[in-house]
Amino acid sequence: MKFTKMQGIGNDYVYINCFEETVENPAELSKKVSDRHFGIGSDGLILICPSKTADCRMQMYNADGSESEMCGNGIRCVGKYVFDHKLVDKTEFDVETKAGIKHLKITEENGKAVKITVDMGIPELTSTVPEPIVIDGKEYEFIGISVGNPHAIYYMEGIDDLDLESIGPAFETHERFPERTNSEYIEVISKDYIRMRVWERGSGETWACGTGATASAVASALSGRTLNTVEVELKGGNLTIHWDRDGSGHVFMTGPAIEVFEGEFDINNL
Ligand SMILES: N[C@@H](CCC[C@H](N)C(=O)O)C(=O)O
Repeated sequence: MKFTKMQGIGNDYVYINCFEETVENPAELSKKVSDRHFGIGSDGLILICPSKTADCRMQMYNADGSESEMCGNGIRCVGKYVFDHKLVDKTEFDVETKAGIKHLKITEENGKAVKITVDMGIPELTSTVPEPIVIDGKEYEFIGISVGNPHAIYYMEGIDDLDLESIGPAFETHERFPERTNSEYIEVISKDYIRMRVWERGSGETWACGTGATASAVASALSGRTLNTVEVELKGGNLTIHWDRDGSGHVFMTGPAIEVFEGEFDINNL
């Protein structure tokens, strides 16, 4: 089976062009290709498929095989893939996801997409602002935001010192979140700049999370910590998030997408 490895600020996935390939069991395949020792190595698997209602459709699976509604870094890479590989012939188009249809705008250089802006839609507040929670016997406060997939945002100093491998699973699987959750740990630097680490549902710590950055920007503006446009610094790079709060209510995420390499694997040998 042919695949393409792509990354959006270090959040890396294996992409399969399902205009040409057929994947029988994507959940199982995601676990296999994601393995960084026995597979290709990635944070999960994304299928790029034909759509009846948009220009293409994406299906995204975490490294543990669970399916998510949306992936911010993934959808920018899907945008780059369909543009660069000429599956679309325009710089603005729609991608169908489990969280609805998202509109993408490509900034191109020499026929290749270098930057992509995604209309992430209208965010939904899923907690009080803030909501107290006790995790592993320690008191925290979070703001819950859904951008199609669930996020819990925590503000604190010293995010670089967090031992996410140890504490992340308890945040992800707390009974308050029956569907599990993605968790973002935020340091506010200024009114227009925040730093973030993320523990992703189904994949653990990743170098970046586009939906997480979007949800964190919304939570930060909502709680008066920042303005409606912020730069979010993640482990693998920066994203710009603009919330058109007083207009359409939609949030826009802008950032890069990179094709790393293409290859082929024998599905029976994974
Ligand atoms: N890395 C992604 C989010 C992937 C899905 C997430 N782990 C979930 O289960 O909701 C992003 O860039 O948004």
